[in-house]
Amino acid sequence: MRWCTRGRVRTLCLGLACLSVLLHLLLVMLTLSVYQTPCEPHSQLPSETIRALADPNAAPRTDSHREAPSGLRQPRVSSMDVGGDHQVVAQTREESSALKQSGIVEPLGEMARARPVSSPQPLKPNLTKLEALFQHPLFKPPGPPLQEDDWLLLVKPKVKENELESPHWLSASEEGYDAVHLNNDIETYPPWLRFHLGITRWQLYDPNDPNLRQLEEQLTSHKIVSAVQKTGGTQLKLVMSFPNYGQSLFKPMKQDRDDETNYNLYYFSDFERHNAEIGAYHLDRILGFRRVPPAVGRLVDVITEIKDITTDRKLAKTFFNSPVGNTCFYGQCSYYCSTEHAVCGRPRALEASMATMLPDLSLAPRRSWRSPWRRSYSRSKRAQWETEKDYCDTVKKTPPYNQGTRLVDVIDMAILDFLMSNMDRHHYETFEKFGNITFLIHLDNGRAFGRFSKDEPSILAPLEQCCRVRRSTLMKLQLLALPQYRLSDVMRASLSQDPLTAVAPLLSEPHLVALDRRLARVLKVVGHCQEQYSNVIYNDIPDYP
Ligand SMILES: Nc1ncnc2c1ncn2[C@@H]1O[C@H](COP(=O)(O)OP(=O)(O)OP(=O)(O)O)[C@@H](O)[C@H]1O
Ligand SMILES: [Mn+2]
Repeated sequence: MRWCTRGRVRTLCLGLACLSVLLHLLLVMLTLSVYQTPCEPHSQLPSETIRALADPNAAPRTDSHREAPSGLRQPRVSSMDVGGDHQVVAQTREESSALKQSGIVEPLGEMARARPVSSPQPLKPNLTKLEALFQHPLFKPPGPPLQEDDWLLLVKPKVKENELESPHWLSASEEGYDAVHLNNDIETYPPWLRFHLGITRWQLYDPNDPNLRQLEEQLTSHKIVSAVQKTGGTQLKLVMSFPNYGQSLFKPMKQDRDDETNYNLYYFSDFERHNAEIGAYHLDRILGFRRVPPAVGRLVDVITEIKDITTDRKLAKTFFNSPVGNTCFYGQCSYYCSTEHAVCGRPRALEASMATMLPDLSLAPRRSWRSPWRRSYSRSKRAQWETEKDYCDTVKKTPPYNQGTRLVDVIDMAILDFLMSNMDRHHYETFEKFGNITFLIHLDNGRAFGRFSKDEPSILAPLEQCCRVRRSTLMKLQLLALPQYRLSDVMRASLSQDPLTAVAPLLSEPHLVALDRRLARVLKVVGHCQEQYSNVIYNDIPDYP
């Protein structure tokens, strides 16, 4: 009996020993696999988790999903990133040393250091959020696959050798301008031309196209060879030209980042702000619309880059030195072009926005459409939409809002404008070539981001009155309301890539906070609509789960 008990104990001990060896083996394997896992920034959740959080119906990750363009997966390395990635690296080091001091993340720091020098540095958490956002399937290019007539401009398919050398293709170099030699290789074209050639029926640009970075880089650093006033419009703007014949629309800084627009100022006399043009470009891109021309910040030397080179006499005449020795000018226009409202360098460096010019109207004519929800632009009259009950029903019956996506496009525009508090959307434009089946171009965003302490609910009137919204827009907004992609975080990250961030953040924190608050409000309005009506969602992505 005792022998029998002893035997059982021995078997038990042997079993336990085997189990222990097995457990150790398992532990070793697990440890090895952990060390083999590539070093992910610790703030990044597994994409499946993010996707599941963002969309409970999201399909499991497939290989095609993994095929996202490399530009999105890798930190960018363009020289434009002086204010971007260089800063990212510095901040990552600061962050890691701070965390190391706290004793939390030594292993991560060690692993990051152990990686080969050429491997990408971990991204700043918010940049990671931005990259993750752009990798989301909802951010695929809009519209069906492209046909030939979906491109705004087409390159002559084949140019004969003798034509290539003909004067038709050569531009004699004017003073300050490069000689242009165009051949069949689009890759060699200047970035502004490639941007023009990339415009389609559905969007102004492909956010993954490396040309976009080059375009931004040139806008911010290329030599300015010409600066003249842009006629039309109420406030001072200049058209600036570069040696490669690229052009940009220049708007100067008019308001400090923390200033709020005076409450008693009518929207039509509000200042145009350089940071609003830049902010609008980033916000529009974050919403996946791609309907605002790329705009970047630049410190312009008002003497060498405007006064000395301008051929615009009317502009040149308005330059003066302020009492503290700053160089100022005011130009000619119907609002704020006077000594009292001059824009001044410090002493000659002036912050400005540089927006890419769209193709010339002679090449790609555009149509300007008056917004049905346009404000009255009169101090005494109210607009129809403010007084008429069932105004949207009238709009819905009126071409082009009675067909296709035009109504939901205007509602998208209202959402963009509400988020950035732009009350001045009197018109929008389309490319004539595409008729009514195309996206809406949102030019002139200079009166956005004027106020952060107050929201302007009337901007949302199209959504509130029509109770209709694109499904893709709603889903992107829901995504941006999640902590993983928080709108203010991705905006901060996106704007941090602009070179003017080195001077000061383009949007102050209260503006970013306002974005989150306004986003919540848009979602609430959609929720109210859904409580009342069944056909709120316009399903523009029927194939999306
Ligand atoms: N990026 C651009 N490329 C080409 N044309 C542009 C671009 N941005 C604006 N424009 C054109 O320039 C004109 C003036 O610019 P903007 O829209 O900023 O001012 P506006 O609305 O006409 O005037 P204001 O805001 O002063 O009343 C517009 O008619 C618009 O069509
Ligand atoms: Mn305007």
